[in-house]
Amino acid sequence: MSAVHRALKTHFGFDKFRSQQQEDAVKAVLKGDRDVFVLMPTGAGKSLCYQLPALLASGITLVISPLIALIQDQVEHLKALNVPARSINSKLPSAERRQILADLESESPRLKLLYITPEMVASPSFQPCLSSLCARGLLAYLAVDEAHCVSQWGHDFRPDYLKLGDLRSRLQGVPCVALTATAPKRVQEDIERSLKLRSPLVFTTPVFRKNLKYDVIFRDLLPDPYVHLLAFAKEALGGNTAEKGCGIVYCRTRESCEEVAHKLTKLGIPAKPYHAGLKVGDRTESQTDWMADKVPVIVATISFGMGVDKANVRFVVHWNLAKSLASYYQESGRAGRDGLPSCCRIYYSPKDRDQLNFLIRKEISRKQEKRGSEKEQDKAPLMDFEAMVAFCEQEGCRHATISQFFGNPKPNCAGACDFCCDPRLVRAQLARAAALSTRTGPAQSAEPRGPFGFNPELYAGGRKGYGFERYDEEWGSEEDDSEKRKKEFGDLFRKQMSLRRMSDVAKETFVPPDADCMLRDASSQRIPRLTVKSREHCLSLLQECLTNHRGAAELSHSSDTLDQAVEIEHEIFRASKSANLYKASVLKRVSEMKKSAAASVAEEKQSESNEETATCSSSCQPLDGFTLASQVYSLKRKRVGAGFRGSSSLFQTAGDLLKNSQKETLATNKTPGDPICEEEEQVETGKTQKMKSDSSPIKAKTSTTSPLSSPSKKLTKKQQKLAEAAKDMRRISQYFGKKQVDTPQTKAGSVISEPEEEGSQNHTPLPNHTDLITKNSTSTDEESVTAVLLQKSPSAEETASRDGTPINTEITADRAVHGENHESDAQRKSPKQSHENGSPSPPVKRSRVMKDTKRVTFDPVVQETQFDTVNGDAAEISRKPVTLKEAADIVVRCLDPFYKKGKFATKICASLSFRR
Ligand SMILES: Nc1ncnc2c1ncn2[C@@H]1O[C@H](COP(=O)(O)OP(=O)(O)OP(=O)(O)O)[C@@H](O)[C@H]1O
Repeated sequence: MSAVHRALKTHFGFDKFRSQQQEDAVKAVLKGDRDVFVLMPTGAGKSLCYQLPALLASGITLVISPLIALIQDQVEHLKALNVPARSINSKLPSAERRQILADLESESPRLKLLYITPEMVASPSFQPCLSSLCARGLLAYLAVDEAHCVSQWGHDFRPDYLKLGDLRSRLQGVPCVALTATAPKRVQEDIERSLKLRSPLVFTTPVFRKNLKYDVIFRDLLPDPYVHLLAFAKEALGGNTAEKGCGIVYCRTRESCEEVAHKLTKLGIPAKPYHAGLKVGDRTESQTDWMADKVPVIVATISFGMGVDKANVRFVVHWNLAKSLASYYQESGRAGRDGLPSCCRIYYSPKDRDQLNFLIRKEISRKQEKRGSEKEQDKAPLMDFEAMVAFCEQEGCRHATISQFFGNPKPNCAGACDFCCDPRLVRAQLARAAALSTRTGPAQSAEPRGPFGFNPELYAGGRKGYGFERYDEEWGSEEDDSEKRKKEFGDLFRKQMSLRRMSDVAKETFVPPDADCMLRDASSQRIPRLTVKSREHCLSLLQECLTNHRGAAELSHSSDTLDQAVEIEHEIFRASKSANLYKASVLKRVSEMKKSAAASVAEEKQSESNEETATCSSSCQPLDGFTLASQVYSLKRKRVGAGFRGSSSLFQTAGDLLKNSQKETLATNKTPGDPICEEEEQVETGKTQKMKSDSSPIKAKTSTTSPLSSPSKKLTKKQQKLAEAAKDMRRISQYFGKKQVDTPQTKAGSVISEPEEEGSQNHTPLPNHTDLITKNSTSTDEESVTAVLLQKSPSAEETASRDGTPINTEITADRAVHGENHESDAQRKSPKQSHENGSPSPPVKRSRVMKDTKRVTFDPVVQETQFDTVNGDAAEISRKPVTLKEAADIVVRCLDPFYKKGKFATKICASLSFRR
């Protein structure tokens, strides 16, 4: 046995080389007189081609790899084999880093393989170490993994890989090993040139893998694609046989990952999603379960799979098209690494093709904009994509297409693709697809079509989340903004059209700011293609965020928020280099502000709950089993969180906002005969002295004249918008008011009983299962502001959501008027019960009395544990339930200008309860 074979066995446990190419490559690297280029398919054992020589040579092998995750994977694998391998990367704890550097600086380092990213190897901090290793002749080899990243013609070009050319120049005399699985001829030449490989020895195995069966299914022709996928997955996994296998389904978006995983699981094959939108724990769990064969199918974005080396992958499905044939070959190549028959299928859809085409063009356009010029290489992604499309739409051997793409001779497919299996079926499918596109074509052909039948209409107002992962990341936290996207698309489309006509991209002329433009440096054209309009839009976003948290009632302070927004916007403007970075920073800031506001509210709830409990016990009469709302929540304004640089402004709650709008209602809408006003007046007259004395300084402040009612002040657009929102708030309160008036059950002194409250007596509200809801009385500033603490039954809720059954929700609008305080002995009755039985409910533990209160409960599992009294003499009235949908409709309709789309409704339905 040769030394090489012995080392192979000792260090890696392999009896023989995987292939002749692998053995030859290892021996050539060991010889060390030439650079080596290893071009082998995924899973062919390329890593061994430098790892084994590294162990046999004296000195250290520097391995360049593009991803830290990939590096960690490799290092862990080698550590497990007792191979002295380490990595220096930004995630490394400093102690470990020092240890590694100390070893590298020692006379004879123990380390044999040092993995490093191209960024790190070029970083100034690493240079002394590198120079020292070079000077002492301690570098055995330079290995460049995933070498195709160096080529701008490649599908995964990484600019930092270009720096490796300089590195190579510095490492004169150190043999270089470049490795890749996916390099068409052009890319190979690029790699050789960029890495300055000197007439390298090239070791290549044909890309053809006879154990992989390729086929393409036109998704749009299927009656139910999910059922089709299920049948395919079942068959590929071995039907009902006990043989264990697993599969990967690649999707482009997070949404599709979730959906496909859900459908498959529902239909009978457990599947887990994997994408960047998942919490790290969930993502890891998905991967671990799949790796451990606990879950047979993983439905993932393309971020999954790099470095995943699982032998028994029986199928790889592309639910969405890959962006290039090279990517597709690499991704599909994760199947059948054990050499057993495995399937690679694409569920092809022309619509999907058009979308991807659009995104690729958009990406190219973005790059060109950033660079300010066009390059020949810009065409590469489109050409690669074109090859991918041709692969799907062709009448021919799929393996032959792949081999040709990589410059290999045509292989003997022997029925390992759908076309070679049965060309008639493929032709029939193509004919049906063509017929379908002719039928649907005219409806979509209003706009000019590109080379791939690209129809821009499909993307007008395109949904967020379409595209590569990064599109998802960039805009994931923002609301849909179809108008903005339409405009964006329009711009892009025009540019694309002019590009195709080989004309220059029209330069956007700068539109100067209006005289009353609030922006600082408004006339600056420092950032190309950042318009004043865009900046103003961003300014309004920031101001909206600030104002939303402060509340509409603080319109008198809207100039503060505007000033603050102007400052923040300007700071971002100054720090940004491009329009996209600017926009991303604004969105990031907005999201930070939202997060910090939410965090501070939660914190304050907790601290104020404690604080109020302590102080209120002396001044308030304890309720039997309930805590006064004021004990759990106060309407002290919230301090702005960390997201607001240099700001100590106070926020206002939704309750404040509602209160102000309601006050305005009274001021402007109170007309004789108006049932709502009459009711409110009735309530007002019943107010006690206690309520008056309850008026806090905050309330006094919130009752100050709103600028909305000040005609002297010219309203800004923002103020007008807020005014509208306040009116809409009023409409909501009117709606509920009307409901109350309409309901025949409205009786003074009615008592509400809720059976589940019996248990709630012992419930201590937990922060994570409680929702604090602020509420404003409907009339004057002397009304007390109350809050309801709702405690949800987590199990019931979770069960409901797990089952996919909607939580049975209802709204009960309760209003207590002129009742007496029977805290200890009054009874409560469920509105439903009362309604159905028409008879008094059985005795209950306690009752509560309220004055002028309306309670909206959306969730029957929510247990109301704490109430306040507005007046000592009040009793409750049961109300006719309002459906959740009804309430949500009103909320959405009325608050749309203020809150975006369904989010408000969701939030409000999940956690809010208004009382008045
Ligand atoms: N001589 C060998 N005998 C048996 N197994 C081997 C041999 N060489 C490598 N392998 C195994 O083959 C698998 C794939 O190896 P490796 O990860 O190096 O492939 P690769 O070509 O680098 O793939 P990728 O392109 O995905 O990085 C690994 O599990 C490795 O342990």
